[in-house]
Amino acid sequence: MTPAPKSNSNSSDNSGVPAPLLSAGTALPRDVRAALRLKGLAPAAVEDFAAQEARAYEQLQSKGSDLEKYIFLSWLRNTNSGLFYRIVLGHLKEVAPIIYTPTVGQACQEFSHIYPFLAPPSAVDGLYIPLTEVDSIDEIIQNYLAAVPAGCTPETAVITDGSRILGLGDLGMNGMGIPVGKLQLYVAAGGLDPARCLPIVLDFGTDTQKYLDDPLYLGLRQKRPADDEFYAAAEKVLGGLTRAFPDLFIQFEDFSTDHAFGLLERWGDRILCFNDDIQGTGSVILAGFISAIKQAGIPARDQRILFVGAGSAGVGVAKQLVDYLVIEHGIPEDEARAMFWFVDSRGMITANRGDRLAEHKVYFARHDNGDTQCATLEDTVEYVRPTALIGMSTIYKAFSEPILARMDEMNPTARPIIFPLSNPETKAECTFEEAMRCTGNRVLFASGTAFPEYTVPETGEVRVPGQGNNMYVFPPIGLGARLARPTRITDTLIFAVSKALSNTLTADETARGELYPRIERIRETSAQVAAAFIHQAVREGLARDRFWIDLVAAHPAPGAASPTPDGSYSQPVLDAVAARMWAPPESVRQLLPTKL
Ligand SMILES: NC(=O)C1=CN([C@@H]2O[C@H](COP(=O)(O)OP(=O)(O)OC[C@H]3O[C@@H](n4cnc5c(N)ncnc54)[C@H](OP(=O)(O)O)[C@@H]3O)[C@@H](O)[C@H]2O)C=CC1
Ligand SMILES: CC(=O)C(=O)O
Ligand SMILES: [Mg+2]
Repeated sequence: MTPAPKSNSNSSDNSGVPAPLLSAGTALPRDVRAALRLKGLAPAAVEDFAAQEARAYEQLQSKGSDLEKYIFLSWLRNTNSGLFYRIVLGHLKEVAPIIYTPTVGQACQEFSHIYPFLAPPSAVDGLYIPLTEVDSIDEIIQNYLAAVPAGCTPETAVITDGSRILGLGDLGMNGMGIPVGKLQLYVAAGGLDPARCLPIVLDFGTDTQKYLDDPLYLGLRQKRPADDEFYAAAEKVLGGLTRAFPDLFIQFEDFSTDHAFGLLERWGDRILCFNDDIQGTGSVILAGFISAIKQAGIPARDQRILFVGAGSAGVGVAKQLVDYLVIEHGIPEDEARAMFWFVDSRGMITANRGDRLAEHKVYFARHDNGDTQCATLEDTVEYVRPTALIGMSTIYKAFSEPILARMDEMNPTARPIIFPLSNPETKAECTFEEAMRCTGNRVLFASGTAFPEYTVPETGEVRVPGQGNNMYVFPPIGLGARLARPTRITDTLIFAVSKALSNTLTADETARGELYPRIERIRETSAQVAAAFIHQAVREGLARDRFWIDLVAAHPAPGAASPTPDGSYSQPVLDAVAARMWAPPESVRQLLPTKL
């Protein structure tokens, strides 16, 4: 569970072996072993990295379950980060569902049981900040810096308090698996230096009795604090982090919806931060939606969009879609908003439903329903007759086969858009296979967790489901933020990211009706999206890094004159971004210092 050893540092660990060489393992040449007094301490063979990779991959495949694979990969990352990232990058499609959703969800649920017997300072996997210790935040940060190799100043942090981990609920400190997993994608997809990535869990207790009763639970054994105490403690932690690392880019992740909105409201304009579940998800789903409406067969303004789930993710996505309809399609905001309906745990959200709506739901509450209230999703589908059904409800199979079939019947001339976006797979509203079968294969589909491809029985055609997951946008947002150093993340920056991502589809992917680029290309698309982000940051006067300001001025994007962000970038900016992306060393020679 610990992150990569700090392989880019030049300092030594306690053994006297230079830190970069800790990643070399059996590839260390004989003369180097002799110089480091390692002779006889490893098998005689001197391998190249390809042989190491083949062995690691064989060991990975021999594991009997996905959780065992997760544990193996965590161990590999702790012991040899270069090899770990070569495996991840070489087998991304296979490994992403292990280190990320869905397996990371199971790993979080089991976190206290699979936690390795490692202790600092030999393994430092980020910051565990108990509520009881927030006054010691400066000391905690200094302890971290003292424990990791010199020069490993964090540049990117992912912070959770474990209160809403995927769709699995309040997992307390066990949620640490999410920041760790997200940062692995920052490295693999976004080319960030693993030595400068900092996972953080705010261990503020848990309201889940199962964990409080679990004798092996490793977090603080107390219930969560009231709002006042939560925000005061978060303020202390964020204050300490920004004092120590003024340029730190902070991603808020998997906070309960009220705190997700609350933290963004309090901190969004004060520090360089963003909320992945609100803004990242909004951005990635907008990108898929842009592709989907091009293929749906009806004009954008005729879409009737039904959201199932009105939490941070659902509302974040819908607001992003409203912005898009206003900006790109010239639809007045009130009319754009009227294209959306929401269902939550009490049914269709209306202004006269009789309950007090949470603040974040008010904007989308319907006022045009008269006396009609729909208690169930089935009733709401009949009432709304949606063209698009978006699931962010955490309710497994909420899109039952009858509902999917109704989507097909109600849209005989348009292709229905069906996005079951809840994670992990055990919370997904439907599968790709169900959506294909129930709509005569006409569905325009994206899911939060990857589903298998589907072979159309009648034709043998293989259809690839889209993965509408914020993994396509947070790595390039983080990369762009690290390079251009904008003062803050604006809605228009997020909008440019959506446009840029939707532009990355190849002609072949588009022709096949796909809504997202293939995951195997995520590093390439991350560079493209980061380049567009940088252009937009400069355009908005937010960028602070002189190099990028000058480069963009010298090489404007093709769409620089367009009145709204179009997600374009120039080739020199893309080349400069790609050149700065971290990659694991390809040969041990790259690791060897000139003098030992
Ligand atoms: N694909 C992606 O990239 C992402 C996916 N997600 C996923 O989205 C899901 C939701 O996240 P988030 O919004 O933060 O979580 P929340 O818990 O804040 O929201 C869940 C929403 O679902 C509603 N709900 C619960 N039960 C039902 C039901 N039976 N019928 C209809 N609605 C119901 C809740 O209603 P009420 O408000 O009444 O409680 C609430 O509005 C998670 O599974 C998460 O993994 C999140 C971020 C990114
Ligand atoms: C993907 C993600 O961020 C979530 O499900 O919460
Ligand atoms: Mg999340």
